[in-house]
Amino acid sequence: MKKSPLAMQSTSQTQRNKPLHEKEALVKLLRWHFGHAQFRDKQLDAIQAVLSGRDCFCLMPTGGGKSMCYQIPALAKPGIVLVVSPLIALMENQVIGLKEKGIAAEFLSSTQTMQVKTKIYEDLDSGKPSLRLLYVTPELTATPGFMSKLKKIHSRGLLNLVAIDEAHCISSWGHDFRPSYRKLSSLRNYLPDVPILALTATAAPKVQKDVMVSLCLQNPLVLKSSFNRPNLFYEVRYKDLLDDAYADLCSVLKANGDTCAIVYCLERTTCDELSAYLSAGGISCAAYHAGLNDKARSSVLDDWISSRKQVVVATFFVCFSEMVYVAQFSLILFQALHGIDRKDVRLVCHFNIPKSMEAFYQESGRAGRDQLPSKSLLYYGMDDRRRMEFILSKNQSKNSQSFSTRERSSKKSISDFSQMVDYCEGSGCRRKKILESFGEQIPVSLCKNSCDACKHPNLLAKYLGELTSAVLQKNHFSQIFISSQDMTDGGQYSEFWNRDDEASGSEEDISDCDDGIEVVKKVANSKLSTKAGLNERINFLQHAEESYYRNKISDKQVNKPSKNAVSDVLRQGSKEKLLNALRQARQRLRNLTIEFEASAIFLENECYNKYGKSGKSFYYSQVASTIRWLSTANSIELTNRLGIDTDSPSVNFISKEEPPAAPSPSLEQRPAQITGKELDGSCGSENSIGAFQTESESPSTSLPVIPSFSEFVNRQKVKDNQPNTSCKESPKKNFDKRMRLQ
Ligand SMILES: Nc1ncnc2c1ncn2[C@@H]1O[C@H](COP(=O)(O)OP(=O)(O)OP(=O)(O)O)[C@@H](O)[C@H]1O
Ligand SMILES: [Mg+2]
Repeated sequence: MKKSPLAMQSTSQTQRNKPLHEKEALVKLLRWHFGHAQFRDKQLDAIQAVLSGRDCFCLMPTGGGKSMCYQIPALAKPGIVLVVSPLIALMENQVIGLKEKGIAAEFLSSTQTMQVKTKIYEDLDSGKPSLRLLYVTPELTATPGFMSKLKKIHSRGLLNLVAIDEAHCISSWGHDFRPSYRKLSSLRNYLPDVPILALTATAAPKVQKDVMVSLCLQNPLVLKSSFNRPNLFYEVRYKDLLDDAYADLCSVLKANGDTCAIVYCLERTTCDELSAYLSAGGISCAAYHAGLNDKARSSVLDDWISSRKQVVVATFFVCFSEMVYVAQFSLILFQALHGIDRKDVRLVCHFNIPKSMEAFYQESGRAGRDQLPSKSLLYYGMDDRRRMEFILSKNQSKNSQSFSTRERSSKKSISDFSQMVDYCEGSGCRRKKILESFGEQIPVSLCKNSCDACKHPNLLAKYLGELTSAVLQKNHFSQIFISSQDMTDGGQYSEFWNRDDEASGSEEDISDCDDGIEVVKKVANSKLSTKAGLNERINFLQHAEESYYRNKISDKQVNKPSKNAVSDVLRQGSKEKLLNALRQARQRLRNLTIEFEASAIFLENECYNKYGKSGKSFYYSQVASTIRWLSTANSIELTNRLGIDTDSPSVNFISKEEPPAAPSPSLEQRPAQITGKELDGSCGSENSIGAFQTESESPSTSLPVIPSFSEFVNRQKVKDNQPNTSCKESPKKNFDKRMRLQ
């Protein structure tokens, strides 16, 4: 509903006696149109500066109310304010909000229909535009056609202000550099006497200077507020110390009731998995990323903004050249939740470590925009750290051959990331670390125990100690592929336990409820610590499997149709997922020379052979674990896994289903396939492990039967109770062999 124009008129009358930008008149506008009692912080200074025709650089924290600095000027004078914004979703969100308040605002973008655009242009050409605020993209601003329209409006004295939102995007030193923002440098030439207002929440000193120089601001009023967000509590949790980070996040969300949250992940697959997991746990949740079509995406955003969904699991932005790595994400989608004004976000969770403190600040700043107590929670994992380091170094080497500016910024990105690592791995006040990274020196007392480091320093010290030992242990075990006889509490990389979370977070793949889910969920949510004894875990899983079979048998007895069979369609889908995961692994592991299709088939067979009979719940769980394992495995682990089980029926499957016309080079280069004897537990000669042989040379021996889970565990127990006398059973020998394969 449009608001009565009375407020504007009365203000205009006041203007006759008082200057237009007098505080009292501006506060009236604020109250009338927005219902806020007072200006916050530096808002009034910024508004008064631009109304008096002065350029202004305004640095305010996320959620600080920067928009008001151009919205009030738009209401204080006839004419229009042009707002340059990097995101269509953000423009749309603001325009809808303004229209609801009766303020004439529009945006121009490729998503608008021709009819809407024509209407806007007609209004602008009318000589008496009704529009107050016009939001545009930086790309449009720079086009000659639009610039000539602007000049026309300006020549009529109707262009009051150009506001550049998220102004740090203009600087290649900033974390969100947008090349199209560079084109805004010409604004000053074309519109010399129109004041420019640059707004940002995340500019380091170097970026601030760059923004002001690039936009050719003249004698700007520089306003800087503290970056401190006193209403946010900062916490880091350590994935390597948690049984299951998915379950942990689920319980955090549940503990806070039906809380509004954003969860940021590095990759789409994690978004999907996590979102499915949380939904299965009863949380109102949706994934939001570039893999969704336009309709699905805007429906998720609508649902979230209008509180129909409480949690959105979104991808976060890494950097331009990673677009290929993270599967053609577009910038707009990466940043889609930036600046979107849902005020009651109580939790922002980074499920993977972000690339820089600036990005972290920007994203965590989505929480508590209503100034109420809210939380930033970051799940830190060593694998995530390595992955991000890999991405950033990849970016560096790529860019160094192309653009020198990018090269500069990508080199910087590595050192920026180290601040994030320090934030997670250091023991000092988190708030202090954030603020210091923006050049703000503060006493620790400012934190008022509103970060985990200040609130529970002893606990944090304990965690960090445990993290160090866990990392040392993990590195050790990932170097050495432990044979099944060598299984110990920490031996999570052994043949059966090569997924460190057999019992974790696979619910994404078992969301179509069936009897097995309960069992898997019990396992997933069990309180068994990763540090609990392996035998305890085996017993637990065995018990789960037995009860699963008991239920299955009783189902059969009452002639219930099996809802749980693994169909060919499901298997095909799994193969494709595994193939994708292998392709992603190839991007990470450059020296990987395997045949991808065949390897995907191989891995799927492995999953099917182990759990196909147990039903789709167990089977899916195994596929999901394998996919997750592929995202962290190194080349040797991967080759070992593919090689070790080569004598399983899957080899026949590969050769039957996909007979290679001629051995491909990659297959010829493939490491030796280990013979059936070795798979069977008999070690064979050491030479046979080191030897190389092509697929066509694979022996067509009769293959061993893959044991069921129970059989495997029982056999394991028997072996554990027997002295190792033969070479066949010698853990030492297997261990040595693995070492040689490294
Ligand atoms: N003076 C004020 N009094 C109370 N609330 C205000 C005031 N000014 C702005 N707000 C509210 O603060 C919230 C955040 O405002 P805004 O979206 O402008 O923040 P921002 O600084 O642009 O943040 P970001 O950097 O995240 O884009 C909005 O809900 C807005 O209505
Ligand atoms: Mg904003």
